[in-house]
Amino acid sequence: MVSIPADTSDDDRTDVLPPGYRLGRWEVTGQIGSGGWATVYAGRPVDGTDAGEGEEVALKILPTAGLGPSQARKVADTARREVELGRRTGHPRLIRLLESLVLSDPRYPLLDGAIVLVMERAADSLRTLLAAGVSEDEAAGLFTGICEGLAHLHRSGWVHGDLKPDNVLVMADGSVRLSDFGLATELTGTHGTHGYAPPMGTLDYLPPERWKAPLGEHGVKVRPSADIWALGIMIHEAFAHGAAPFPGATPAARGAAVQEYAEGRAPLRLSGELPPFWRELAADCLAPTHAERGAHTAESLLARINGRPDGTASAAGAAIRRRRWLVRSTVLAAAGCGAAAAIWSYALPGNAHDHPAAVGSTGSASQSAGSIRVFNIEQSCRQRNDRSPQCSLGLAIDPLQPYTIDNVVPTRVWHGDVLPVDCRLPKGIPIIDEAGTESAQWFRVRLPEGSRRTTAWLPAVRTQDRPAVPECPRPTPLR
Ligand SMILES: Nc1ncnc2c1ncn2[C@@H]1O[C@H](COP(=O)(O)OP(=O)(O)OP(=O)(O)O)[C@@H](O)[C@H]1O
Repeated sequence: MVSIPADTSDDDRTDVLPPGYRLGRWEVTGQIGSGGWATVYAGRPVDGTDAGEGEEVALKILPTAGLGPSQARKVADTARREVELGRRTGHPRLIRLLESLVLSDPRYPLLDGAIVLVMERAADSLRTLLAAGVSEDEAAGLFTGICEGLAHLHRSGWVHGDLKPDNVLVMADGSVRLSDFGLATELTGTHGTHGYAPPMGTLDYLPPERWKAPLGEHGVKVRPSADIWALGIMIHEAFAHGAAPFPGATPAARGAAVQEYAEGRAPLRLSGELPPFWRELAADCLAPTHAERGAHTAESLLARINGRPDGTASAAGAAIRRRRWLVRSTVLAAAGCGAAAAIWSYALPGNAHDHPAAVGSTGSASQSAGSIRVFNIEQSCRQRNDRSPQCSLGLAIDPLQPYTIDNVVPTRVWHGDVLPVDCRLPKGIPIIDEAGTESAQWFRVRLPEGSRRTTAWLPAVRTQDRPAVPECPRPTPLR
């Protein structure tokens, strides 16, 4: 946010919470970072209650002490928006708000009365990832997640209003969560096309129309197309090593360049580093007027990312690289397929590892001839029970074809999953696991209801069970 909180530099009272500090049923474990209004701490439940998808939470502290009445009101409004949005629009691509509290502690006068938002904790922000550099496939996965979140927000009648890499969080499993809804605005116009937000935001991500928007009684007019503009800036940054698409040494200078462009006095000059597909996408997001940008919704952009030609090309490229590796090492990768397929599911629409159609131990074994338990030779994976994508294993579509990323179903399996088995194929493509165990046997397993296919194949090296099931008829080669 642009506004600056009250200056407390000549005040030696501490506003830092130490590890172990208790906030309701949570305790602080360390500091994560701070923004213009808030400091975010890592935390965990004191009583061992499960916070949800993991023990760790983020505690966002929004102090109000020492602020003038209008700034204090802004902070309260910010928190109210975050809580309101969290309450009304839950989605796997939006950071989950677990609860909100008020910090009441006279020992910390600067924090007494602060609003505390307890959220699921992310591992990173897109800002950090961009600084380290992302591949095109990684970018595709990230922007798929961002568009999914935005599409949901816009469908639910909200504009994010402060979309930027700092507010795109990435979880330990690589999935994306939009966060920081302090400037989110509910659409209220006659047709739900716009809303009114406080005149704040991050300069580098503001669309041209916001620079001259009149400030009315309820704030400035914002539309979903403002988020699409910010998305265009982020796409550019992702491929241009963090560089903004508009020239200038300061955000204000870049803002002036944005306006020159919007008024037709300068062309859009995107970096040559953007691959053609992303260049076109960024240019559409950065259409100069909100009316032109309106043609590109989060949903339509998501459909384009999912259907992008390079998606197929890069998946094929990965498959080719994988095949080369297979040939070189002669290991017909059971675990390798697991790792490669995790990347594959990451880059695909629907993001299989976020909502894995896992078979699990609840998979229906009715009418199956037996069952097998999945065994992962990687010891570190056997010790985990968080169904991490890195530890997931792929089931083959065709046991007569190389066990590569283009030959596995979206359903993932993990060590310990129990799969219903129909039959055993004594001679499919031979697989050698990482310990050198080789087998050409495969098991035909049932997939959960709702999967696109009803069955898939697990190589026998991926289980230690040898159930007495009938022999499968030789499958008809698919390719
Ligand atoms: N749920 C979370 N999990 C992990 N890190 C988080 C979480 N929420 C925020 N952070 C990190 O904490 C830091 C500050 O958070 P945030 O940007 O939301 O504060 P802010 O004051 O609202 O910022 P801004 O100035 O952009 O409005 C950032 O580095 C952000 O990546």
